[in-house]
Amino acid sequence: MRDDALVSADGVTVRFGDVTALDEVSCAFGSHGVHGLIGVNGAGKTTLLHAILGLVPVTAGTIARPAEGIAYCTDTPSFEPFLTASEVMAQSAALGRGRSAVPSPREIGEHLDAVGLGDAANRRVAGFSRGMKQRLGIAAALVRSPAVLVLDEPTSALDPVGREAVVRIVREIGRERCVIMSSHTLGDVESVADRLVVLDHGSLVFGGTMDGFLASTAADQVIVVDAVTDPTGLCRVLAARGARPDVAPEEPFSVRLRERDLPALFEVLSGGAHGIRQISFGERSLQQAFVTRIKEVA
Ligand SMILES: Nc1ncnc2c1ncn2[C@@H]1O[C@H](COP(=O)(O)OP(=O)(O)OP(=O)(O)O)[C@@H](O)[C@H]1O
Repeated sequence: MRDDALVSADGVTVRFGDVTALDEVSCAFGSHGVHGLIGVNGAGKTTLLHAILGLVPVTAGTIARPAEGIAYCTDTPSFEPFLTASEVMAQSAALGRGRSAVPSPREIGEHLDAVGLGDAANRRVAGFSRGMKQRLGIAAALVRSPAVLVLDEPTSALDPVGREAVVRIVREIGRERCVIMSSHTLGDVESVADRLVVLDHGSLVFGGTMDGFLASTAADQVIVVDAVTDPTGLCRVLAARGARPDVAPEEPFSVRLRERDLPALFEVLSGGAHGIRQISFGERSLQQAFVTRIKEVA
């Protein structure tokens, strides 16, 4: 467990009837930085966020979190339709800070500007698109000046421009505060998070730095060899040298190898061309590392 943890889960299990949504999960979130929370559908991400927020009771284990100063934005925030965006912001601030610290119209305007809703400040929420509601949900969480900001898929309804803006805002907030952000958009997570929690079937697969996760799967960097004449024969000679190649059914002329198979590939290359036209090295991305790791634990 981290010494600077502001929020932590220690051996947390959450069951819903027969379903074990979280199984003895332990992880910690520091007082600043963006913490990405990733996993396939049903992995337990939302349940972990809800357990942290105290929205679901834990069956076993403990959660430690600050008594106040936590703001949450769901993936589909909803508001009273008759309120304007500015009124939603004032209401949220009053809930988070107390009525004595209601933000000025200027402060509200700055927060709305930051998420690209400056022009919609006086419009009623009833007419907002899903993406506009998502932006407003993030602004409404931010106006509370939380120490911990919990975001469930904050970019899921956003257009590319909106996504970039939200990623930039999240990165900025993470410099001074704790942000816990679940997302399926792994490119966004990779660009913004410095730490990562990976869940699968309710269990913790990884908890640590982004670099640590990428490095831990570095040996599985994919190498694609285009062998136009005889991919099956190439697989045979590679396998005879200890490699574990495979031919993807959807790409019948490509042989896939792992980084650990490079010596075998070099040996084969030095012995003749084998119809090899091109060798490409896959980028080491969070997407690739995640898929590899999830297949390993399956
Ligand atoms: N209130 C509930 N009652 C019963 N089962 C639940 C409840 N909430 C979650 N579950 C189950 O717990 C498991 C984890 O769900 P959870 O929503 O936490 O996953 P997730 O990683 O957020 O998924 P997704 O990416 O699809 O949003 C799933 O099997 C889900 O069906």
